[in-house]
Amino acid sequence: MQERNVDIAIIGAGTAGLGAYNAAREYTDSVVLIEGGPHGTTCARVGCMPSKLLIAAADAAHHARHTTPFGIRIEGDVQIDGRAVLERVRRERDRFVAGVLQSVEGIPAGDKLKGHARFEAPRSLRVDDHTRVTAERIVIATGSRATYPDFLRAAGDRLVINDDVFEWESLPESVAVFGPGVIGLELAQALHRLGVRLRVFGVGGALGPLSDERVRDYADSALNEEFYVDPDATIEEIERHGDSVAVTFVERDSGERLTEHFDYLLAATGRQPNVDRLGLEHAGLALNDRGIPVFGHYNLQCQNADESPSHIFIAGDANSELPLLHEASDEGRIAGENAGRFPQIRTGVRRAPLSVVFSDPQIAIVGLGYAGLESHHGGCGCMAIGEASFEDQGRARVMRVNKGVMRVYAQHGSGLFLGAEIFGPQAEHLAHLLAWSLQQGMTVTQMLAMPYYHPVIEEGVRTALRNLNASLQFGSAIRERCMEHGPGD
Ligand SMILES: Cc1cc2nc3c(=O)[nH]c(=O)nc-3n(C[C@H](O)[C@H](O)[C@H](O)COP(=O)(O)OP(=O)(O)OC[C@H]3O[C@@H](n4cnc5c(N)ncnc54)[C@H](O)[C@@H]3O)c2cc1C
Ligand SMILES: NC(=O)c1ccc[n+]([C@@H]2O[C@H](COP(=O)([O-])OP(=O)(O)OC[C@H]3O[C@@H](n4cnc5c(N)ncnc54)[C@H](O)[C@@H]3O)[C@@H](O)[C@H]2O)c1
Repeated sequence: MQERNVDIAIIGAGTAGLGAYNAAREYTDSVVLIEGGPHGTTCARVGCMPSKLLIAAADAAHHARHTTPFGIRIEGDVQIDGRAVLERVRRERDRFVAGVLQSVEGIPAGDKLKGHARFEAPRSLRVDDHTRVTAERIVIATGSRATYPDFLRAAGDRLVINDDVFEWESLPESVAVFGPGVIGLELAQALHRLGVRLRVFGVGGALGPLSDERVRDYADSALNEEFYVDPDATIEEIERHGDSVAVTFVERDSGERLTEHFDYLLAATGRQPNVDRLGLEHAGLALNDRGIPVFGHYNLQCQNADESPSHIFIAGDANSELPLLHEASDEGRIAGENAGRFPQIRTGVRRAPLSVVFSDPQIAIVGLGYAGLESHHGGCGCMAIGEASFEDQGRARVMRVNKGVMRVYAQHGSGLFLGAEIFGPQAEHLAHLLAWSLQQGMTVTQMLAMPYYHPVIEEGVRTALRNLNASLQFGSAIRERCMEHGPGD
């Protein structure tokens, strides 16, 4: 067993770990970055990037199939070459991974260690069976992995998770998707558009990250116009059968009991932080009821079991708070800096909450979302709500993407903008404008004083904000839409 003594050990070389390494290196040369799996990050290898590449191919197929309403006819059927689609996904994915690998290669060899780390004591890590690392400070940046309920195991070797999809040689004929969350919706819609027969089964009514019932219900019916999603499915049996998996379920609208065969069962039922195999019982930390270290949102510092501040920090998906790429990157940097400065801890800058689902129409949440805001501002009647539909929105109609609804929230009295839930066209861009306004602490009146070009989808945001201003009782409701602004604003 080799012995290493360092100032800072970082466990996990994903987005958060690499950020932590770069930040910690500003303070000391004595840093080791420990990686147990393949380098390249979850985002580039099996997450954000390959999923967006698959969605891009699916959107191309979708657009090619929907040209006729514009007076443009493509003769014959749109042909999908599944092998070519997946080859491009992997080729482009590999480019993104190569970019990360290049940065990892730039790290001095002595600063990198291969193997799985486990705590033996609060300052001691065992890396596989080859090295013991003693570190003054430690950053946990171990990410997360797909998790699924045991009953899905009945699908045997036909059970797959998101990582497996990008390794398929060609597209299967059919897939049963369990979990209409973020990953499930993105992958299901992409596979559907690429010609894969599928059904999506959920539990308890949840759909993506939506918590505003009005937006959720709209999204539910709009998505169901395209493919089958039952957010509250009744599943009676799952059985491995020949080369397929048989799912027996009660069909949503007909109430019929059906048994259907699928090539694969894709489990997209959530992710769990990789903290369960870290030997945290030896780290001296306070753990919450999910076994995750208790930590500070602003400084990423963990708490010892006796409630004193620890020398251990936790960043990225590992802390399970905001499992998104930009948050992992911010948290890694903050944790690395604080590990470097320890014990002089600083508060890191945290951004306005923002998340986007790359479905079509897209889903976006700005701020805490309806449920989060309700718990802060609800009971006292302190929150006003505005709404706009995209169905008659000018630019959305021009482009035939006029599906969706957005709800915006503000604080009564102050008129401060609090957030939004969107299911609509170009929600990724609308959500950025709104998140930036939220972070600037803008009021609805100030947001309405900003320029809005014509004809753009952002005019839909203005409609929602005007509606919100009226419910704040700060402004008049819209009387004659097209007369006050441009046509279809
Ligand atoms: C399909 C999918 C699509 C996604 N799409 C988006 C998106 O569009 N936008 C977005 O913002 N986010 C998206 N995400 C989420 C995003 O990918 C994650 O939030 C982000 O990658 C987390 O980074 P991380 O550094 O915390 O973890 P990771 O990048 O997973 O890094 C953790 C590292 O720790 C290593 N490790 C674990 N345990 C140990 C140990 N004991 N010892 C040593 N090493 C260890 C792992 O091997 C891994 O390399 C997506 C995720 C998935 C799965
Ligand atoms: N576009 C993006 O930014 C993006 C994309 C993918 C993932 N991510 C990140 O990854 C995280 C994890 O995504 P995810 O989709 O794995 O989790 P999720 O929590 O978003 O979705 C899991 C879904 O599975 C459902 N579910 C749970 N048990 C089930 C069961 N037994 N049967 C059927 N459905 C069941 C849940 O109700 C939920 O709808 C996200 O929260 C997000 O932070 C982000």
